[in-house]
Amino acid sequence: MNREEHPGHTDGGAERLVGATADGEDTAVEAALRPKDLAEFVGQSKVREQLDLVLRAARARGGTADHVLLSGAPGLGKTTLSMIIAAEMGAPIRITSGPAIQHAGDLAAILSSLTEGEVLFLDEIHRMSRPAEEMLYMAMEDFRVDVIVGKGPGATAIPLELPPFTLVGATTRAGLLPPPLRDRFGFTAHMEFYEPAELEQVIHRSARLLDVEIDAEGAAEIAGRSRGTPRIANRLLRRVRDYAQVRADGLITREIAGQALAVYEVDDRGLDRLDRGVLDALLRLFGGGPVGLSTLAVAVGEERETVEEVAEPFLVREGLLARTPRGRIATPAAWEHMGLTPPRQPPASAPGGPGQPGLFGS
Ligand SMILES: Nc1ncnc2c1ncn2[C@@H]1O[C@H](COP(=O)(O)OP(=O)(O)OP(=O)(O)O)[C@@H](O)[C@H]1O
Repeated sequence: MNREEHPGHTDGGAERLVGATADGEDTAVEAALRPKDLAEFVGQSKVREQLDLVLRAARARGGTADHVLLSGAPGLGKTTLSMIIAAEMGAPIRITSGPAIQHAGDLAAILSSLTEGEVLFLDEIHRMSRPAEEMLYMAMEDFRVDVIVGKGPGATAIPLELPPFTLVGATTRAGLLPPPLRDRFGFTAHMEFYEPAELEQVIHRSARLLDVEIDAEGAAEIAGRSRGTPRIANRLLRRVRDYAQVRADGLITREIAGQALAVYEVDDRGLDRLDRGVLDALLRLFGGGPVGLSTLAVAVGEERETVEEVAEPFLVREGLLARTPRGRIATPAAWEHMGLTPPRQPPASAPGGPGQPGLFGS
């Protein structure tokens, strides 16, 4: 198995404790923490059941499994599931990513070296180049590619037969895929964010594998701050373990987890310094909005893109911030979470009544 390097997503994962994309330490530790079969894979019960049927049927036919598309946010287990698919089929796996395939020739080289039944995992499949994508259509459907030899009018297409293989494509949003590509997958699985109880199971399992002592309340405390994402749960567990070793006797309890994550500035809902900075500016400086994205970004001292792509998606998902045509607004839950009192709305007839930014609301 080999994995080619590719640029990450844009959620600031590498620099943030609560970012969902993998950093260097994650990559090193994750191999040891990955569930090896479907039974070990926590949560996603619908996806697991459906995939189990697809794989059992393929095994019973003695054939290769249909192509599988996995869609979902980073860190929810797409790579892990692709490895499980290969393991359940008793097949080897090759791992690459859309951005690593810039030319159709790159893809032809990979496809022509696949062995029968091999699983090809293509992460970030929506970021593949157009010519490569078109080559993939034929490879998926007919297990054949046309290799173009020569240039201009003298160019000839030489057909190359491929052994049957299973493509597992992963994307953060299935909607980004062109329909002809999407339609060539026999099975599409939508991965959801995990419930806190499921993340507790992930944490207990990882703690066992890492030889870390944790009680039920300690696991619940970390799970509640993990933003529905196993990768973040595993990362927070490692940081809390450090704290428990250095400042306590090694056992992770609710109290120790809370103290450790306070040091790392991850609050009880999983918001970090950046998220809280955005909410704080929106509430204190702009009375809860509406305020334009650029103004908000300047107030926080961050780039527009950082606020929009790194902080906002989770704040919106949590129902703390809303994007409206008039600008960003804080919800009542945001005031409550930040421990602040919203300004009282002036009566509708008064100047600066409802509809006006609440900056000077009394
Ligand atoms: N259902 C699960 N049960 C237990 N652990 C899980 C589960 N899903 C993911 N993990 C753990 O979370 C980590 C990240 O998972 P994985 O690399 O598969 O995510 P991903 O969706 O492929 O992320 P990316 O899109 O960034 O590649 C791994 O260490 C894996 O062990």
